[in-house]
Amino acid sequence: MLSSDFANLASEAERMVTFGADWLHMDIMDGYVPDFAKLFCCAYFHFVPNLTIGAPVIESLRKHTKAYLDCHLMVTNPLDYVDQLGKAGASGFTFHVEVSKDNWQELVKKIKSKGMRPGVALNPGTPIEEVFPLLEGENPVEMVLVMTVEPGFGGQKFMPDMMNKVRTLREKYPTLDIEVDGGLGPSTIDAAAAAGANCIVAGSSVFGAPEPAQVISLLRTSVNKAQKTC
Ligand SMILES: O=C(CO)[C@@H](O)[C@H](O)COP(=O)(O)O
Repeated sequence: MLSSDFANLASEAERMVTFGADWLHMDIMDGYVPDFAKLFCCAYFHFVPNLTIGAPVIESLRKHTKAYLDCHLMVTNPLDYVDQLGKAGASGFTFHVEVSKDNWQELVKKIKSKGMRPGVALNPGTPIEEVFPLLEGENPVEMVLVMTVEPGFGGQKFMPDMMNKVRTLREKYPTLDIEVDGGLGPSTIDAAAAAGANCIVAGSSVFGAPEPAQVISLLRTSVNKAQKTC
């Protein structure tokens, strides 16, 4: 929903569901401190160079839609947001492996205890092996989000090299939900679907289309076709 008109979020959400979206992907970003400020240690490092929405917006949107709210936490301390997003009615809570190596088990337990589905995301520069531990054991995450752009903004160019990560994941975990996010649209969906992605985040390619429903249908058809040939 990062590409939507935030001033009309409820109607934009309803429009996307009407056009055939299964989930609404909600990008929660914590802002960024310029390098010079960090040099003087006078500011706390955040995760991405953009500031978007938080729990109050999720709570308001939940009053207008029953859709699955797939929250992507691009924040330095995801644990700080579990309670408030659970109360707000978030459906999925996907945190970044880069900021949760030491406490992901606690995170997953707490996310589940609040009735949300835990997922883990990784940036383009993070090796896929870093998420393997989070897929093993008694309390694994239930989805992996492979970023196909640097997090922070919509409308960026798809990074095809990230498909190697998707292929590796699909071979190792045949039934896992694998989400791809960034630059997905009619010209890039076939590569993602063929690699094994089955959850597709698409912002600008849908919101910017004259016929968003057609784009959503095309994305779904590509994934369904790829799954049949797997
Ligand atoms: O998390 C992010 C960006 O940080 C993504 O969800 C983008 O918002 C996807 O937008 P498009 O690339 O599809 O326009």
